[in-house]
Amino acid sequence: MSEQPPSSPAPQSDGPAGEPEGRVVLDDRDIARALTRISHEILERNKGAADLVLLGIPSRGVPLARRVAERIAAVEGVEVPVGSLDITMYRDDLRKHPARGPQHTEIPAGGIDGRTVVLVDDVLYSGRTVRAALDAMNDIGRPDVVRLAVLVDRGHRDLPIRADHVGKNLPSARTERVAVRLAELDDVEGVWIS
Ligand SMILES: O=P(O)(O)OC[C@H]1O[C@H](OP(=O)(O)OP(=O)(O)O)[C@H](O)[C@@H]1O
Ligand SMILES: O=c1cc[nH]c(=O)[nH]1
Repeated sequence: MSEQPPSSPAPQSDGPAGEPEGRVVLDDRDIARALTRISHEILERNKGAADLVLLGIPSRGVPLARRVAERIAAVEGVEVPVGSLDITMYRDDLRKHPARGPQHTEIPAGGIDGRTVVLVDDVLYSGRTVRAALDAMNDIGRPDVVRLAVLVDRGHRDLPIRADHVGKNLPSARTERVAVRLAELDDVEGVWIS
């Protein structure tokens, strides 16, 4: 029998979220260190910041992408374009996913054609969000290279998708919930598992 798809989290409101239940796996300083490392990894892999574009997947991938861009600017002195990519209508599990209005897609002025696009998200789980992001990008342009950076990889992939840059590999049970909170959007900052 085939495995069940991951269970859907409860519908989310768009307002700031408070502290989740469970055990803290990353605090604000851990997140800062992980993003600093990821930023250096991206620069090493790309041999600098040339042609880079960071696209955050809403909601929390967007502030994470901005934080990476800030770090790259500090290290390299280059302003990397940052955008956001709404994947809502490209999901293949829309019926199971909590109803949520479309989010914001904002492609930087230079576009993504011929660029190295780094998709940024908070959690990588089944891989269906990233698959949807690849489809969404296909309607926008044709990057030379697409890479993936995530704050947390919790495993349990349904699809052959992997991250190039990972803040923390977090072994988890399918029944567990990983919750990310970021100061830009929420009342607290950290990663919790429950
Ligand atoms: O690999 P997957 O199984 O697709 O899961 C990962 C996605 O799930 C979460 O998004 P969610 O839809 O919960 O919304 P959020 O971005 O507002 O947290 C998370 O932010 C990732 O985008
Ligand atoms: O536990 C999970 C699963 C998917 N997305 C999350 O943010 N957390």
